[in-house]
Amino acid sequence: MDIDKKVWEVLCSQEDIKKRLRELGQELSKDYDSKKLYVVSLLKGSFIFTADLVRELVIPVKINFMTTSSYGYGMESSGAVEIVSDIDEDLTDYDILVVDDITDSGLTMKYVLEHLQKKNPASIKCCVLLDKPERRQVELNPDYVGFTIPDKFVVGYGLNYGSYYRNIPYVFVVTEKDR
Ligand SMILES: O=P(O)(O)OC[C@H]1O[C@H](OP(=O)(O)OP(=O)(O)O)[C@H](O)[C@@H]1O
Ligand code: HPA
Repeated sequence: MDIDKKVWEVLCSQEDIKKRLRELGQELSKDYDSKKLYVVSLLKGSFIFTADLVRELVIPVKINFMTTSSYGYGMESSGAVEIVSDIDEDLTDYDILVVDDITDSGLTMKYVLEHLQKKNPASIKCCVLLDKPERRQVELNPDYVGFTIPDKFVVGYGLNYGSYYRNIPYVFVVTEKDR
């Protein structure tokens, strides 16, 4: 990517994210109090969100990771969700919360929820930092949402563009520079 030809516009600042994660942490700690919370984080994109979110929880939690892939290199989903690595633990009777950085078409989350449902959890819900409802291709309403965002390709805070920029500590939109 030729970043010189792009404009970066901050969508969610570090302060916005910190504040919202504190609120989500409180809400989840209340909702999952006296339940068997088991967070399933979807790599690679959700590694930063998950790490920050679970540190806002004040209840016991197990944390595990699945790797899924659908976007490859570019800005468009291939439409085919692949589970690159699965959960190898018995999930029977756990209250699963699937955590991801973004729900765009909804294909990844729907696929993962259906997949994990077969493992007999007590309950299964999902939490995403960013929700882009305008892009939805399947019916899916995330149970916990950090920010609802417009139909723009976003990068940073775990989200990549051409495999780069996951380490940027805020979420930004990349657009073409006007000539
Ligand atoms: O709602 P969808 O249209 O399915 O898009 C959301 C998914 O796409 C991205 O993952 P990607 O497949 O690019 O892999 P990554 O986590 O390694 O970035 C993102 O992290 C979500 O998991
Ligand atoms: O807007 C996005 N940015 C980065 N990765 C993504 N995967 C789905 N949507 C996006």
